[in-house]
Amino acid sequence: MEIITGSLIAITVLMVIYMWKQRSPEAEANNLPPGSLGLPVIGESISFAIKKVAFFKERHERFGRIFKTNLFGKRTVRVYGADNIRKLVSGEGQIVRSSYPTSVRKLLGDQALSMSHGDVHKEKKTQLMKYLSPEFFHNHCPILANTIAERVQKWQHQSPIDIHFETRKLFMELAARFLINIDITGEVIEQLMKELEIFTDNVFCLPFNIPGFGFYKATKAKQRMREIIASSLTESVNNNDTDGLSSVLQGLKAETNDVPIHENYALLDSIIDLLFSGSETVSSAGFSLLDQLSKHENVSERLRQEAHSHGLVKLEEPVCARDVQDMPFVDAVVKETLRMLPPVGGAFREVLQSFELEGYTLPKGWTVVFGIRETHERDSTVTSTSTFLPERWLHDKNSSSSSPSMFPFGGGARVCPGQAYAKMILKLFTVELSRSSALELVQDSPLCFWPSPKPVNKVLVNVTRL
Ligand code: HEM
Repeated sequence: MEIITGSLIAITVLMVIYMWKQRSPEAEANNLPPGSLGLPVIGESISFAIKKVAFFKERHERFGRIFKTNLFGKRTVRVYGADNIRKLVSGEGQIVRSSYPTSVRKLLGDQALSMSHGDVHKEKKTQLMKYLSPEFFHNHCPILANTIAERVQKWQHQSPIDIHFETRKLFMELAARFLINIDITGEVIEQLMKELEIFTDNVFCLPFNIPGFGFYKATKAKQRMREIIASSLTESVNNNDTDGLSSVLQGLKAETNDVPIHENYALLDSIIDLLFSGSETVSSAGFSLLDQLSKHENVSERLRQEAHSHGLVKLEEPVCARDVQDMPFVDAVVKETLRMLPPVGGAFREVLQSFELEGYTLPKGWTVVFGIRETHERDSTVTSTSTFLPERWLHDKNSSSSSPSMFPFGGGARVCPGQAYAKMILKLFTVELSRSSALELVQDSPLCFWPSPKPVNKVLVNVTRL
């Protein structure tokens, strides 16, 4: 009885504190965007957990381009629109700064590039971009192209293939091999994929480490990923393959050399961070690409013609970086895929000083999330936004992802450092697939969009050698 009374008092005190906080001068400003802050503490998180992307859709339909809510314990404004995104990404460090929900910060850890700020952020980003230099592509492109070509050949013998599973496996292997420089394949990569999917699906949640809650599931998945990666690294060391890790991770390893690999959480978590940002995103785009090509034979045929016109006829002759840089239709197909099905649907910022957006006040301390998906869907300068139409980009002078209303890789100081790698891999994949194979959709599925586009059920595609 005493415990129940004590708990009730504690809950009441928490609710009073919360309501008092909600009455802070900023929150009382009567110029807040429309919408509801929901229940004390949990806000509208339960409704969001059930509805996911439909939660945003409903509110944007009701309130327009901007609304307020309370998610993951933070008072939040969600907004879309190219002009609004430009204002937010260019205001990094002045009016806003990158800031993810507590669950993401705790799960990815402070060492993650996206969680860091100031000089540490600059230093980490420079290192990653230096690693993914033109030289990296020059040196690795033939092996990347070869790995993709071999996998496509394998699919030709296994058809029909489950394209979500297979593209995740391929792009995870490529990330492990080229971003981290450890050779993880076969069953181990499948275990890692399974854990990374649990981690990714639950990383945005209320940070309650209680069995059954998303945070608990993601924490457990992270522990298992650490074990899998540590075992693979130990194996490399035992096989005298010690110069293993990519240069982005070498420095960190040297700094922490005296810590046994299984306990070197700084190193293991940096690897998980690279896999999280560099594999789940590219995998989602790779799945969407294959899915769209299997539904648009005319697009595959046009891609084939472009490959042939570049002399890429004999399948045994690998595609190189120079080839794919000069293929406007390949460019257009990748761009259209990232427009229609952006792997990252939105990005989080903390308001550093109150400012106005869409005529409303965004108070200091609140979170603002800009919707990339909604911007591509609703605010685009393009027409027929729900139709896959790569041709629309053929006369576009902008680079293969940027356009005034396209933000698949974000922008400003927080722009994605992996975009050159992602575009290169996706272009190689597009060329290899279209020049060697005919694709036939055998079984389709509706898509879900949280956290990245993926099918609800299996999508099966026949991949036949031409
Ligand atoms: C199609 C693939 C990809 C897409 C669509 C994508 C998208 C994005 C977006 C939208 C952001 C900005 C988030 C923000 O503004 O807060 C971002 C940041 C980031 N991405 Fe990517 N990304 C992709 C691939 C990659 C790859 C391959 C890597 C690793 C090599 C990577 C590493 C990162 C990192 C570390 C950040 C944080 C940057 C910072 O905070 O300064 N991404 N990505």
